[in-house]
Amino acid sequence: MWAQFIDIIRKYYQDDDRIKLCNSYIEFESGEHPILPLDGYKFLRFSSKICGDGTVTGYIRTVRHIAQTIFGLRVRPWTEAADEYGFYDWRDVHDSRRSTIGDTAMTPSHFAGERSDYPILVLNDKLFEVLGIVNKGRGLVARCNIKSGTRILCEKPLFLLRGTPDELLHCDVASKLKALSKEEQRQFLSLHNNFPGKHSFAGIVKTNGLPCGPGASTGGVYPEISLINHSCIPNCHNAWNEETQRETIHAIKDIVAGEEITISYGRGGPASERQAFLQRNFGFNCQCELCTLPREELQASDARRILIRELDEKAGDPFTAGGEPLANLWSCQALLALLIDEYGSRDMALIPRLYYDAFQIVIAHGDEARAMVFAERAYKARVNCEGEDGPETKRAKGFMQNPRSHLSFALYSKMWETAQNSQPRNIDEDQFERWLWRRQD
Ligand SMILES: C[S@@+](CC[C@H](N)C(=O)[O-])C[C@H]1O[C@@H](n2cnc3c(N)ncnc32)[C@H](O)[C@@H]1O
Repeated sequence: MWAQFIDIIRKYYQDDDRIKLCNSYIEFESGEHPILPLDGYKFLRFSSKICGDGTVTGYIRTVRHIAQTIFGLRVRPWTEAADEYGFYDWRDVHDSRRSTIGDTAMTPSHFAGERSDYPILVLNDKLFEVLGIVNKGRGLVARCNIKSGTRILCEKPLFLLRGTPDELLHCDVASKLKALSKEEQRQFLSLHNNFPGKHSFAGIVKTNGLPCGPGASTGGVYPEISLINHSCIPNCHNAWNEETQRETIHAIKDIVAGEEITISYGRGGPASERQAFLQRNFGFNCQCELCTLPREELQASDARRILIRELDEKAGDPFTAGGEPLANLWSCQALLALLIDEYGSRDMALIPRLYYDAFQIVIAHGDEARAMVFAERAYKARVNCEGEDGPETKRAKGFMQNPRSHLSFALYSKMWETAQNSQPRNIDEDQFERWLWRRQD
């Protein structure tokens, strides 16, 4: 792998005359002249202070990027300015460097024209790579820091299917496979199967299929999205876009390079319920960071999740929404606080739903001013989870611009009637929140 790495570096920089090939190393004539030994066992770090014309930063970034493509998580980037330090002691680094250096530089022309047995990797612009993950098989891992709200993937399914008994499903897949290209067939057949047996195609679909939206009876199987592992506290959200007939994956929190990309295969609630669901439907024991927490921490999370479910039901309770809408509204507010406790800064899909619930409660009593604010918050949270082109995002945007267009406008009463743009101005955040949630306390 080291030889392959060196080979790519040489080809990549073959026209750059600041990169010198020496007998036993490659020298970057920038900053503190970092080197890459031709023998991997001598390598301990590739680093420099930022000095001179500053170009060394770009070299370090590119070399790191190429190295991550080959060595994945074994590459450990660090920045001393951020109080992070290299893995090896300076003394070891100097010793290794002394044993490497000591020969004469060759001209850059040595870079060109040499043949290599190693294929050049395509350095594409994907934000992730596929790597082996402890206890989970393969998975996607971020190649760089990814900001919350970034669209990581937007993929067409290999095919769509309805849930049917295994035998029928197997035959259905067999006929759909015939219509696919050789490459697509290979992609499908290389997917993991947790249900080996007579109906192996059905097993692959059951292991990898994602429903086309919550509760949908149709599901899709994907070349890359189907490689994303599950977490009960995921860093990404998956959504089916009915208009584009594609599944999207968005980061719902800032993700750091090297972190695994995860989605939820679709179940909240306490650990025992989630695990039973994943075992029954996907055939595996969840090993995510939440399910593997120590017992006490898991119990605390379970308690929060039970409460989340109760509050979610109360927020949308149609029996109180007419006569006691404050109860629904306050459940939404309590739910928001609890979601932040449980999920931290993640923009879970529950958040736009919660704001949409709050929107529906106030608009059903004619309160357009608050409805606009809730619709705007629902819209922003949807953009983060599903993108501007998501059908739900567009719907929320429409309500934000014209809350009256909602079917339940003044459905129950006009007791909270306000004009669209009558939100209070010149008050602090706290006061605004109290106004928004109708808190007098
Ligand atoms: C859709 S596939 C994901 C890609 C798969 N890891 C692979 O190697 O192709 C789902 C399978 O990955 C594994 N997996 C996903 N999430 C997991 C988790 N949280 N804990 C343990 N295994 C998991 C299980 O074997 C599961 O059936």
